[in-house]
Amino acid sequence: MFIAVKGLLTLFLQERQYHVLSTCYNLMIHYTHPNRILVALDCIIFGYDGEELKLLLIKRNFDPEQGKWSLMGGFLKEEEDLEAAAQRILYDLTGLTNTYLEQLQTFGAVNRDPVERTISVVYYALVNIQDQDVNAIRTHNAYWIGLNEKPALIFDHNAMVEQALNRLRYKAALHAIGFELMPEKFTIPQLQRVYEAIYTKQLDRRNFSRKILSTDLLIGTGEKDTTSVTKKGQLYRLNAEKYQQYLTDYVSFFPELTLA
Ligand SMILES: O=P(O)(O)OC[C@H]1O[C@@H](O)[C@H](O)[C@@H]1O
Repeated sequence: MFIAVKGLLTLFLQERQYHVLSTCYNLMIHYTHPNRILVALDCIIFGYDGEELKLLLIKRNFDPEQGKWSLMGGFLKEEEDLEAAAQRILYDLTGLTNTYLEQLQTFGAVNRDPVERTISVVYYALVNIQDQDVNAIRTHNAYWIGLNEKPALIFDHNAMVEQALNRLRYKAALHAIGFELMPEKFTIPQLQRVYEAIYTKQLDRRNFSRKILSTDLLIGTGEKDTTSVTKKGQLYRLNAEKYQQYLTDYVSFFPELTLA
């Protein structure tokens, strides 16, 4: 409403007259606070390649901190919502849309970025590595790196990754978000390996299978995994409707794993 009134008034009035009017009618047009504080976004992108849980990191070929490793980030544009900015950054780097993306935390320590006061709003994403745009990744000098081989990152990006991993472990135990890392068709042992990678612990095969099948989250495709050594694994796909329910309902997906 305010924007519409302001728009109409500025159409017909000179800036000076608008100021006089806005003062009379108490229409605020800007804040007088002088500080320049930038808002950036950083994205922690998790992917799973069938073996390991990985992070998409960039080897910086630009300043600041050229030559070092960092998360993918960027500055918030004036006409952009936070979520849209995070999606833009994720799309630029991976070519992916419609991925699991969740705001993690805001990092705002005064000296976190030595160049200028910058507040970073951090998101984490779970992607299926197979769907990525390899060219986009190459263009940005980005690499998938296993969590165990993670290099030191610039600024407070190491702490961001640490927080994201904690959140992922917490969330994956309560909701079925581990499926976000899977390809379209997968076997139960493949799914188990994702959970083992997230929690860095081995899970009992029978218990895992029983638990997963009892959720009704899997739909059998009638196909077998021809890439496995035994070629015996049943291929399943995710029951999307049930999955949505598991995302919104408060359920303990793997209650025992939160304690890990
Ligand atoms: O866009 P780059 O140069 O990576 O980073 C500049 C700032 O924006 C954020 O992403 C970083 O955390 C840093 O504060």
